[in-house]
This record gives sequence, C-alpha cells and structure tokens, in this order.
Amino acid sequence: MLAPGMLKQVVSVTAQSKASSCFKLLSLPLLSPSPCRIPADASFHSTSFSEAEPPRVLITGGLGQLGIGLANLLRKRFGKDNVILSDIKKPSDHVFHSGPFVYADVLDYKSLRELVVNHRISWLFHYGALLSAVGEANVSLARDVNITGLHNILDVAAEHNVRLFVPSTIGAFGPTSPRNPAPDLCIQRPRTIYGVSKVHAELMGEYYYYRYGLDFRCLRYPGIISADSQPGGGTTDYAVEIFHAAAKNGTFECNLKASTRLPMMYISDCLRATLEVMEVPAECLSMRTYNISAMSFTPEELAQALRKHVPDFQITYRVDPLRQAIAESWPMNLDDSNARKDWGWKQDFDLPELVATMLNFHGASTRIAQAN
Ligand SMILES: NC(=O)c1ccc[n+]([C@@H]2O[C@H](COP(=O)([O-])OP(=O)(O)OC[C@H]3O[C@@H](n4cnc5c(N)ncnc54)[C@H](O)[C@@H]3O)[C@@H](O)[C@H]2O)c1
Ligand SMILES: C[C@@H](O)[C@H](N)C(=O)O
Repeated sequence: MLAPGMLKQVVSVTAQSKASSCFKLLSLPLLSPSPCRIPADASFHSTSFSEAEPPRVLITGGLGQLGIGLANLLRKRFGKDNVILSDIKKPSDHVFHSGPFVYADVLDYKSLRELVVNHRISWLFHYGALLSAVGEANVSLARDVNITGLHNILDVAAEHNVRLFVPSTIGAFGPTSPRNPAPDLCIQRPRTIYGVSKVHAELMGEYYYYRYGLDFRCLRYPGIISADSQPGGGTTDYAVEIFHAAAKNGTFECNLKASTRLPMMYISDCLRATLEVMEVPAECLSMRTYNISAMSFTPEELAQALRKHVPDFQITYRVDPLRQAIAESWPMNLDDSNARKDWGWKQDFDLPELVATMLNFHGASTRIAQAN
C-alpha cells in the first residue's frame, strides 16, 4: 500500500498545477461547444489514432460481461498492443491470443504498481468488482474487492498520473433517492454493499480529483445487455438471460416481478459512452460522475417486444425476493441531461433496436451451433 506521505509527496506538485488549471478551465465559459462533442462518425472503428501518442491502457476485472468488449473497442482505436486486459481468472484461448493479457488482483497494490510502471500505463479502466446479487451473498469479499481494491487503484493512479475510469451504477441510488428519474445529484442511501461501495467510489474519485488532481471519470451505467458475454451476478441479469431463453426454447422464467421497471442499455452504447467520456477534454466536464441513460422497461414490456419477433414466446415469474428488493430500491429511469449537455452523449439503441439486434445474434449463433 502506498504510504500516505509518499502519495502526498508524489501528487502535491501535480495536484497544485492540475487542480488549479482545472478550476480555471471549469470557471471559464466555453467559446464553442464543438471540442466537447465527439463526432457521430468518430473513428471508433478505425485502426489508427490521430493524436501523436495513443494512451497505454490497463483494464482490471476484464474477463466479466463488459471488459472484453471494452478491450476490443479500445484496441481498434489505440492499437492492439496498447491495451492490456487483466483479471484473476484464466482467459479463453481466443481472448489470450487476441491481445495482451496479464494476471492482476486489485487487492495487490504492489503488483498493480509494477504493472502500471512496467507498461507505462496512462489510462486505467477499473472494472474489477462484485455485482449487486453476488455482493449480498458475500459481503466481506465485496467489501474487500469493491472498496479496498478501489483504494489501491486510486492510489496507483494518483501516484503515476493515470487517467482513471471507474464505472458506477443505478445501484448507487437507494429507496430514498428520486426514482423516476434519478438526477445526477440527489440523496444516495443504497441498501446493498455493492451500492455503498459505488457511492464510496464516486466520492473518493471526486475527492482525489480535488485533493490530488487525479483525472477521475465515472459513469453510472444502467443494467447492461450483451449478446456474446454473460452477466456476472446482478439484479438486471434477467434482461440478458431472456434472449438466450427466447432463442433456445421460447420460454423464460423471470426472477423479477412483471412490473419491475429498471433503466437498461445495450453494451455497444455503454462502451462507446465510456470511451467518449475518457476522450472528451477535461474542460468540458462539469462533474466527475454522470448518469447515462438509453431505455427503461419492465419484464412484461420486454416480453411483449420479444413477441413481435417470436410470437409464441412465453414468460413466467418466480420472484427472487433478494433481487426484487434490490430492484425496488433502484431508480426506474435516470436523468442524463448533464451528459447530453456537457459531452454530447446520445444512445443509438432503443428497445426495438435492442431486441432485433439481440435476437439476430442469438438466431445466428443457434443456427451455427445446429450446423456444427
Ligand atoms: N454489467 C452491468 O450491467 C453493469 C452495470 C453497472 C455497472 N457495472 C460495473 O461495470 C464493471 C464491470 O462489470 P461486469 O458486468 O463486467 O462485471 P462482472 O461481474 O461480469 O466481471 C467482474 C470481473 O471482476 C473480476 N474480479 C473479481 N475480483 C477481482 C480481483 N480481486 N481483482 C481483479 N479482478 C477481480 C472477476 O473475475 C470478473 O471477471 C463493474 O465495476 C460493475 O460494477 C456493470
Ligand atoms: C445494474 C448493475 O450494476 C448490475 N447489472 C447489477 O445488477 O448489479
């Protein structure tokens, strides 16, 4: 662990210069909004990077639902060898051969520091975490990984002048937050260890920004829906599993009530937003943690949308009381007007596009599996 004195020494110079220049920039009116807008055709799919030197990127917890997709996106943008994926799990052959992979436990400060130094990391995406449902099943592990792990990441990033992205979540709100919609700034009293750890991350990141000049950036993700990766034990997992079930046998048993409304987003929008907020000039950001939103639906509404493609699709309900209680404490919608205003955030996928895309993927996969 970094000795507090050492952190102070290392960051005090950058803190004064970086933080004061941020204050100056943030207090100036913007002459033109254009530097804060990522063009719609931004070369996210190109293989070249227009700036002099691309960032050297580390992703922690990268073998979960979101990390491999993020690595693919960043490798297209910055080059394969500039993006290192890490986790404590063993990667598949395909992942291992598609770019740099290393073992990294976020609880081991010294090896994180070694990685950042040896690979000259300049951007870090901290995805290692336990999600809401698995966190409640193992509170002490969730507390370690989500809170102690975050402390290690904050210290190593501040010490080595690394731009840091930490995802937060709709789970950072609680039953006393406004639910429809939840604004960026409001009461946050979550009732899960996951939510508590994410509020802690939001506040610690903002504190390190003001105190040490750490370039901390954070988005509150909705439930993320992906076709080619599995969710890691959250409350919104049903919205991914339902597509596998619809494509496989046309029926699904849902563990949330039919009327449970939650904010959701397709993975490509989530990852694009993540890259956009990391690339946007610092002076465009009026805050360090933003809500982002794309759609909001209930299991019954999702089933109805699925029936437009799979007319016989059947949904039944066997409610998991733990997940239901969590879902009922979360917002139904997020107000993301600050992200739209500050850096031009806009989703590409609404519910109909999401359903068509997910079914298309699963339909194709099923046919391939049958052919084999
Ligand atoms: N998927 C979503 O719907 C969603 C929504 C909101 C926020 N997020 C956040 O995005 C991030 C990534 O989410 P995800 O869905 O990919 O999660 P996931 O549960 O699928 O993956 C998390 C990864 O963290 C790894 N991990 C666990 N302990 C670790 C440790 N000690 N050191 C290093 N890695 C460790 C796990 O092996 C796993 O691969 C998380 O911080 C999560 O809170 C996800
Ligand atoms: C919403 C999000 O943080 C995660 N999918 C969970 O349900 O725990």
